[in-house]
Amino acid sequence: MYKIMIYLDDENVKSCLELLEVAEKLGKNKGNYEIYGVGFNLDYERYNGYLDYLINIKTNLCNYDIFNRTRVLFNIVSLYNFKVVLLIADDIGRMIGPRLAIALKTGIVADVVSIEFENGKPIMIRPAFSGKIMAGIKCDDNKTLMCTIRAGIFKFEQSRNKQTNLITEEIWTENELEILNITEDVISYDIRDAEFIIGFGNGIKKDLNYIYELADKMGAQVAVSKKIVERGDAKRKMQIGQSGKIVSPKVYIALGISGAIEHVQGLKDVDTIISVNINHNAPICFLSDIVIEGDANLFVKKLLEKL
Ligand SMILES: Cc1cc2nc3c(=O)[nH]c(=O)nc-3n(C[C@H](O)[C@H](O)[C@H](O)COP(=O)(O)OP(=O)(O)OC[C@H]3O[C@@H](n4cnc5c(N)ncnc54)[C@H](O)[C@@H]3O)c2cc1C
Repeated sequence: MYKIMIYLDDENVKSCLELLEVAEKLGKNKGNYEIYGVGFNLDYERYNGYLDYLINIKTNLCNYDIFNRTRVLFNIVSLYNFKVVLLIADDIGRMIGPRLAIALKTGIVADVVSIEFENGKPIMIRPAFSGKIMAGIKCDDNKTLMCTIRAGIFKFEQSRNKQTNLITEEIWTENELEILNITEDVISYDIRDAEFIIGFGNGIKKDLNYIYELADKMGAQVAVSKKIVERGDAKRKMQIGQSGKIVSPKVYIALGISGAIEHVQGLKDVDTIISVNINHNAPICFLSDIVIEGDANLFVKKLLEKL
């Protein structure tokens, strides 16, 4: 039996479920397979029907105790003899993945965006050299295949047609970490879930409040290009692109964004792109359904007056 583990996190259910698509592809290539979802303090109902097994590790280990959580996962992977371990390439997956790979004495393919097969063996495809080429990593059947998978790439199309067996493991231990301070994050949304995004880039120099006001009035969420994160005007979690998040909104308004390849790599299956740019030759304009040539700052103010 080819046992595939996907790492589940109740904080990021939508992306974690995309791992099922990858698991199904790898499993169907082998023939006889089972998919196990593994995670900490999970809500069974969220996953019931999608998996063959759900291993819920009940624990008091806090979610940022990556070292101890990795140790627990190592024991689970060894115990159940998983041939494949998949995690989403979010901050948690990127912290756990490499540590778990070292413990398992195997390699890890990070940021997988596609899978191909050659003579029955998987080739995991990932961007390399800043996304300028796609590298195919051939994976050895003798070792555990470990990958982190880019969120938003593998479209989740499974239905709840399985009887998911629940296995509960318990780890109660003394917490070695102590919380010294908690700072509330002002941005509580996840741009990956947004259906309507207003993105702004380096063409917006000032008046950022107007953009948030516009987004609020239009029911959109705000995202940014990398230059804005580098300017210190937004957090990395709001960045779209190769080194940011991949988004699939129905509508994307790009204000003063050039549309560099690294930014555009973060746009997947967007229905409508509207760009506002002083330069109609900016790359984003060639991808846009509607191009408004002009000052994006002025555009935002004029639109606010109309709303
Ligand atoms: C390894 C690597 C990873 C990267 N990852 C990312 C990533 O994940 N996401 C990302 O976004 N970038 C990423 N980048 C950076 C990327 O190459 C670009 O530098 C960046 O996207 C440019 O941001 P921008 O379009 O906001 O700024 P700029 O390139 O400065 O473009 C500003 C745009 O605004 C227009 N403009 C200027 N003034 C106005 C105005 N008043 N009104 C309207 N339009 C105006 C200009 O014509 C121009 O098109 C990465 C780069 C590297 C090397």
